[in-house]
Amino acid sequence: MSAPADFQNEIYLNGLGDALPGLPTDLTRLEALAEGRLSAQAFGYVAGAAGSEATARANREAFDRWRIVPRMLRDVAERDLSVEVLGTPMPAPVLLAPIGVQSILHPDGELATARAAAGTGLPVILSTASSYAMEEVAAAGGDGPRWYQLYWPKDRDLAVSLLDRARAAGYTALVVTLDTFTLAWRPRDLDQAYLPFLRGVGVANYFSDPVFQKAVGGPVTDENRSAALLHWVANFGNPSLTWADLAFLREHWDGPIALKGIQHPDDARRAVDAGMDGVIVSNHGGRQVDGAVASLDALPAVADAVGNRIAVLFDSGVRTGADAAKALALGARAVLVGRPYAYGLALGGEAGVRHVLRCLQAELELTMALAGLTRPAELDLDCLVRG
Ligand SMILES: Cc1cc2nc3c(=O)[nH]c(=O)nc-3n(C[C@H](O)[C@H](O)[C@H](O)COP(=O)(O)O)c2cc1C
Ligand SMILES: O=C(O)C(=O)c1ccccc1
Repeated sequence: MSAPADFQNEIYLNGLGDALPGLPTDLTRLEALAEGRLSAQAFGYVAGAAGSEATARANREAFDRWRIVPRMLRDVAERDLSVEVLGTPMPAPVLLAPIGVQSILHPDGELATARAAAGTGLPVILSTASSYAMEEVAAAGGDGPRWYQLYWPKDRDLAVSLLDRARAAGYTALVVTLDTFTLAWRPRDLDQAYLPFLRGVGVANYFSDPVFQKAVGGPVTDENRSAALLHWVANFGNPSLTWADLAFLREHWDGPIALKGIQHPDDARRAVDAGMDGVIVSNHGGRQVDGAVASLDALPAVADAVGNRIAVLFDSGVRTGADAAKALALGARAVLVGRPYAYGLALGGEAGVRHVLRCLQAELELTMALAGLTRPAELDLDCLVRG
């Protein structure tokens, strides 16, 4: 694949081509387009957030309160956006956030996403709630880097089985999502009485799991399907977990572990103390606690608390290259992008996801170069002012 900034020349010279009719390069426009493609229920599930959606809006507004201050005459001819995070080298500090139930967006779901990500070399973080089993997604992604996101179920044997399978399938780092042991009050889904899982979407990793199957009396068939779904609901998350339980994960996962959903600096310190390798500053795209702090506003204090001891990643609200640059300047080692690639998937399958990733990477590289920066490590608070 050509270097990201060459993507710009390619578009000027050849246009986006027939493969992607009408897909805009301003990624903030994808949501409105995806609305026209998806059922009202699927669109509401993806675009929606908790409560009045104030936190989802705050996530975006927080980016507007920071402005980049470009610097001139700094020889930016040679640019290198590559970084290594949790042992994974990547061509740019961008990962695909775990998004469950992707077959509600496109029939190829996570398989298309994994293929698109592998083509760019950006790591994909596969959700426990994926529509295809983790082994199938790994096969689709081939040599592409992949991490596994755990929804930590009540049944400990099931948790261990999921981790063992992820390791065997080549997922190298573990992301443990802490902010979603249960789904929040989400009016769009409540008003439409819509949960994909209750239609059997997003349960592939569970239904294919030997420990899960044993618990429901054998492979899932038409006969035990309702019982299996109820078992899934009862087991999905565990609200009684505490910091002490992290020792269990350390015992059963020998690679790097990052905790996703961290917003308070004291929690970040506890992650360091618990021997974790990273934290992901995230409020789940505003989908969990309505009224919660904008994720970008939580980032500086967490970065400060952690220093260089473990990796700090960021998500919730990244839509453009400039957004990514701001999060990196505020202390993130890399950013996760969520809804934009989900909309790319809805609008164009694998090609749609590839489009989103290439646009984001190219825009980040151009933004940095034009601001006088050649490497992600050069982004710091000196690059920003309050706007
Ligand atoms: C439809 C949807 C499904 C999601 N599923 C998961 C999931 O299975 N696991 C997880 O850790 N986060 C999940 N998330 C949260 C994302 O990983 C990420 O934190 C969030 O989307 C980032 O915000 P953004 O969409 O504004 O980029 C989901 C988000 C969306 C929109
Ligand atoms: O909808 C979500 O935000 C989410 O994280 C999730 C939780 C369970 C299954 C699929 C997605």
